[in-house]
Amino acid sequence: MTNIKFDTSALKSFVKTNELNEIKPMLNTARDELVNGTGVENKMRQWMTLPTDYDQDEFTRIKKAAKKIQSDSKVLVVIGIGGSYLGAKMALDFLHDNFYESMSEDEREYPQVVFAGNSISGSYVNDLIKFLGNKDFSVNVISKSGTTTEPSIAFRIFRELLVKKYGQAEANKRIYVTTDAKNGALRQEVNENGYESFIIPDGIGGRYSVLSAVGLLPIATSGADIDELMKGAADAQEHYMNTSLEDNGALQYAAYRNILYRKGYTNEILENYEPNLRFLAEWWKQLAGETEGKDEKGIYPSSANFSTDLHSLGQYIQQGMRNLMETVVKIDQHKSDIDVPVTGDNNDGIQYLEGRTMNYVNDKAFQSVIIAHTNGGVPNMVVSLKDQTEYSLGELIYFFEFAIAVSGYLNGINPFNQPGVEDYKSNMFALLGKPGYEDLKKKIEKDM
Ligand SMILES: O=P(O)(O)OC[C@H]1O[C@](O)(CO)[C@@H](O)[C@@H]1O
Repeated sequence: MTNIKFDTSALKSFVKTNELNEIKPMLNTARDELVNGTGVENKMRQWMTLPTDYDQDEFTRIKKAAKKIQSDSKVLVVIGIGGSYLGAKMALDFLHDNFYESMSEDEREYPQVVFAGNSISGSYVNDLIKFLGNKDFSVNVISKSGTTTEPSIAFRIFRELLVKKYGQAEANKRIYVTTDAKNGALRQEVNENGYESFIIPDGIGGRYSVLSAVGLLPIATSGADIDELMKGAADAQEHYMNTSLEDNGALQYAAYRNILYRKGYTNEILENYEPNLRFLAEWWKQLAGETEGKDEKGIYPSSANFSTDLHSLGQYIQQGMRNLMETVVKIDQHKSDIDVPVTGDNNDGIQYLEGRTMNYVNDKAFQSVIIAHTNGGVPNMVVSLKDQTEYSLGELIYFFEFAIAVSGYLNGINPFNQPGVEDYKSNMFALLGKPGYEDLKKKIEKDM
C-alpha cells in the first residue's frame, strides 16, 4: 500500500543523517501522545479513526441527500468558513476537471457546487444571487459552533431567497444543515424547522472535518465517489497509525519539517504543478496554521502554484530571506496530457520541444526548480501522489492530518485548539454593538 511517497533526497545538504536519529525519540513521544491519547486535548482526536469508525446510517443518508439534490437542484450553495468550507472546496477542485464548475447546465451531469459565507463581501453575495437567477438550488449550511458570523449572515440571505422562491415548506426541504449534535443556533433551527441534518462529531475540529458530513455531502453532490475517498483514508489510517518512522512518510514529514524549523527555516511553502491543487494548499494552510501557530511559535504555512508563481514569487524564493522551506505535492500519473504541436518552424523558439508532451515539460520544470532552489539555500521535500483519484485524495488528507498533529505535539503545543482566532472576533462583535461586548467597545473606542 500507499499511493504516497515522501522524498527527502533533495535535503542532503540541509539535514545530516544523525539529525533524524536525534529527533526520533521526541518524534516517537509526539506520535505516541497522538496515537495513544496521552497528549493534551486528547478528546479532539476522533478524526484519527473516522475513516473506519463513522456513523454508517448517516453515511447512507448523506448519499441519499446528495441524490435528492442532484435530482431537484442545478446548484448547491454550500455555506461555511474555515474548516467548514476549505475541505470540500479543496476536494471538488482536486477531483474534477479544471473547468468543471464553469460548465453550463446542459453540459453537466451533476449540480454545480458554489460557496458562500466564507467572506463578508456584500458584492460576492449579490453576484451569487445574480448567478442563481431562476436556477433551482438547495443550501447546505455548515457550522460546528452554529454561531460563526459569516455563515450566519449568508444563511439568512439564502434561506430567505429559498422561501421567496419555493415557499416555506419546500424551502425547508432544500436546506441541509451540518452542525453539532446538540448545541448551537443551527441545531435549534433544525429542531424547529425539521431540516435534514448531519452531525459534526464532538471530537472533530473544523480543520480535521473534511471526511465527516462537512466535506462528504458537497463532495457526493458533485458526483465524486465518497466510498473510494473513505477507503483511501481508511488504508492510510491503517498504515500511518501502525508503522514506525522508517516506513512512515507522514512521520518523516513531521520530523524533517521540524528539524528544518529548528534551524531557522520558519516558513513552509506548499507547492503544486497542477492548477486544481491550489485549494489543497488553502486547506493545508488552515490545518497547519491553526494547529501549530501558537505560544509564539510554529512554522508559518504559505503556498505557491507553479509554474505560475515561478514568475512572481520565484525571485524571492531563489534569493530572498533564507527562512523558507518548500514541500511540493507532485502528481505522478496525470489525468491527461497533450503534445507540444509540431509546426515545422522555429519562430517561437520551441521547436526543440516538438515530440514532447506538456507533462514532460512540467516535470522538467519541477526537477529544475528543486535544483535551483536547493542551490539557492531553500530545502525541498516532495510528497508524490500516484494520481488524482478519490482514493488517493483520501490518503493524502490523512497523511497531512496525521503529520501536522504529530508535528504540533513535537513542537510542544496543543494541536487541537485555536484560541487566537477569538481576539479579532471579540473586537468585531464590540464594534458591531453585539450585546455583551459593551465594556470592550468602550475600551476600544477609548484607545482608538
Ligand atoms: O464551523 P464553525 O463553528 O462555523 O467554525 C468555522 C471555522 O472558524 C474557526 O473556529 C476559526 O474562527 C475555525 O477553527 C473553524 O474551522
